[in-house]
Amino acid sequence: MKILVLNAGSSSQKSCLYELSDTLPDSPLHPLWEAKVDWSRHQGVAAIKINAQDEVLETELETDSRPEVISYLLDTLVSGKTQVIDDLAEIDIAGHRVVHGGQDYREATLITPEVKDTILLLSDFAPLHNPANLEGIEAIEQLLPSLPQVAVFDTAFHSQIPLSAAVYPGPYEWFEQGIRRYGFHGISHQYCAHRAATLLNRDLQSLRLIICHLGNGCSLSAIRDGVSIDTTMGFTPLEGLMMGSRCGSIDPGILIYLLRDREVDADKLDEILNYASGLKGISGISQDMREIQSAIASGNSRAQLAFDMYVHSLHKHIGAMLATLGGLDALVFTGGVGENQAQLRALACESFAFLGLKLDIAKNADSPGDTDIATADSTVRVLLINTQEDWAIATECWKLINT
Ligand SMILES: Nc1ncnc2c1ncn2[C@@H]1O[C@H](COP(=O)(O)OP(=O)(O)O)[C@@H](O)[C@H]1O
Ligand SMILES: CC(=O)OP(=O)(O)O
Ligand SMILES: [Mg+2]
Repeated sequence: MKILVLNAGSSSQKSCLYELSDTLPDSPLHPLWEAKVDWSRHQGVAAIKINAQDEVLETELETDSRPEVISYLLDTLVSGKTQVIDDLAEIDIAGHRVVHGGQDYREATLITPEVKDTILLLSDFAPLHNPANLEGIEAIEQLLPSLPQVAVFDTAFHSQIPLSAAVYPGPYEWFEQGIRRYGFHGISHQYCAHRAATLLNRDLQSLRLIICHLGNGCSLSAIRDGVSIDTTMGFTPLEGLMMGSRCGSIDPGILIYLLRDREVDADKLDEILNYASGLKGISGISQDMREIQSAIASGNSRAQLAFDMYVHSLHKHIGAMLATLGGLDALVFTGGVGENQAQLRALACESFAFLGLKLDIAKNADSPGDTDIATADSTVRVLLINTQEDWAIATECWKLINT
């Protein structure tokens, strides 16, 4: 069966077409076609890169419109040098990453008008993501009206977090009203947990893992017995680590002060905390770690401060996950920053040398991915894993149809 996957991130749109047979392989398959769209570099410009049939197509479209870009992407499936199918009708199913599934959706679900209503309703809690996810679903609905579509939720993997970690210490009514920790990046955390067990040749049930998903959005998860028992993101993808343009955890007293004394209303607050904070807010340059790095290289002190704060935030939260787990078999780095920033991985690990965790400097500097980058005598393994959210979504679609 042919499965089209759409994975809308806060500043990107990743898409893949997979062909799966009757049995699900243990390791990820290579997609027939893969597209990456990046809006983070230039306002209003979609930088597109498509890989298919050993061909690479790179182009830019001057648009902010996700439906327009998706329509373009579908054209490249059936025409030009990246063509891999003759007709879009050959696609059997489309799978979408949906960031917030709330209390209702704890596993992959066939999309119905009711599911769409819930995704829309939950947009208030994931304003950077759920609207983008819904746009993707509706764009496919317009272009391929009879295609079954599946939502795979980022919140699902965290649904077993114990109440002691999931309930906020406000009034109990909050919890009754659904204000609780949901956690996000679950598709990636779950994929990485399984991949870590495979790479270590260990049973996932016997492992204690901390997974550092560091992309534009950043979150950590603590995994024990294959289950997420704690994570840094919470009710929304705003809590926890300092991120590209999001602040992560800050004193809630700051919010009260801004609302009461600085005439900042809720919409403005939303904009500040989600879009104008984190690396971008502190550096004043960019949310993109690559641009922070080049600004540091040219002596920019605010970029340096932003980077140092990012490292501090990582140390602090890894420490919290470590305490929750009460021990650690492997620390996993993934996501655009986690996979590509060797210096950051080295700095993150430095604080945990007291555990006997030792990074192999050469492997850390030059590993293609899915590698153990700790020294042979390290007491904790350190893994670099190329997260494959798209593959994980495709396998969820496959399971929904075949089991
Ligand atoms: N070669 C690189 N070096 C450093 N950072 C990188 C590199 N490639 C990507 N990144 C970082 O990864 C981020 C995007 O991560 P990604 O996981 O793709 O994000 P998202 O899924 O949230 O859109 C970029 O903003 C950039 O900061
Ligand atoms: C949930 C989240 O923050 O996702 P992303 O990192 O793709 O923005
Ligand atoms: Mg992502």
